[in-house]
Amino acid sequence: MLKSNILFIINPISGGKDKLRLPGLIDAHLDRTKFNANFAFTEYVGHASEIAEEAANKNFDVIVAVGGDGTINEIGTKVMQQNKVLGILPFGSGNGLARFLKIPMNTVKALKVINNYQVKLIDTATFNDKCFFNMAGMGFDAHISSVFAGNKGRGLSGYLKLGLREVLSYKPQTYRIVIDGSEYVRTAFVISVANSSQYGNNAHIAPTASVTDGLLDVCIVKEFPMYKLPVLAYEMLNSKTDSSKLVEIIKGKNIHISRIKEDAIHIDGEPFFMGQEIAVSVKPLSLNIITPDYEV
Ligand SMILES: Nc1ncnc2c1ncn2[C@@H]1O[C@H](COP(=O)(O)OP(=O)(O)OP(=O)(O)O)[C@@H](O)[C@H]1O
Repeated sequence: MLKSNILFIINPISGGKDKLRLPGLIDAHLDRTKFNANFAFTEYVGHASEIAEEAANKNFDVIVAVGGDGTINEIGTKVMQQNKVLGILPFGSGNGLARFLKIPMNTVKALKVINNYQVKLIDTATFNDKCFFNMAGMGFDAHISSVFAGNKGRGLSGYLKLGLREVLSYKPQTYRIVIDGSEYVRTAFVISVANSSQYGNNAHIAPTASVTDGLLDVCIVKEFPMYKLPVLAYEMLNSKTDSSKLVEIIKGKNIHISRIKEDAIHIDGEPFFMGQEIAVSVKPLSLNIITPDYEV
């Protein structure tokens, strides 16, 4: 059998975990009868994307994102453009897409999934000119990721501390949302457009989302009094937001969101700044990705 050339692109800062000894661990567990392995460490924001583009142009068949959803985004965009195969070794703070796909959080077990090499096509989406794979949106979560980006400490506890501080001062905004031709005007705390069901850490904002249905779930988190925050957290952690009084979910293919001002957005948890008008579209079954055997 012809061996595949596989490149592991490792984000050294994602999830706040040390990864210096990771190439050795991968070497010990990767099936050498199937793969020739190479490794690269990213040195700055956007570097994973550059490395992935170069590798896809050369003779790499499989490129593995070693990091979280931001790393997957940079690499997945290039892998998709060049019609190669994406693998994931989850090493992020939240690991939304990896958890949704049921890729094990344990590295040795996740390597077994790569060795098993079941490739599946999943939907991706665009948010104006940017691709996303897991979740993109605006409102409080975008605000939080833009503030978090300026913070030194990563990891879940840093996120939670910052979130609690910011939640008290954040003011919901009014949006005009058109979903496949139907108009909705809503004052929202958050608008999330979901490909998978969760942000990460099993916080499910869109419990019935599928990455193979050709649809996105527009999740509108309504304005609510802060004492109801634990209710929302409970509903997310127990996949109950589809019957929540705090969240409205509308599925669609083409979404247009107009807002009152230019503002922060997030793409797979990474902050950007965009104008008032945002167009979101699904690209059905557009990315080859290695998943476990079982259905997702
Ligand atoms: N060497 C580096 N120094 C600083 N930033 C980097 C470096 N390499 C990659 N990055 C950036 O790190 C960001 C965060 O990566 P990623 O999303 O994978 O981790 P995370 O935020 O900890 O996890 P998750 O998205 O699952 O919560 C990405 O935007 C990526 O561009």
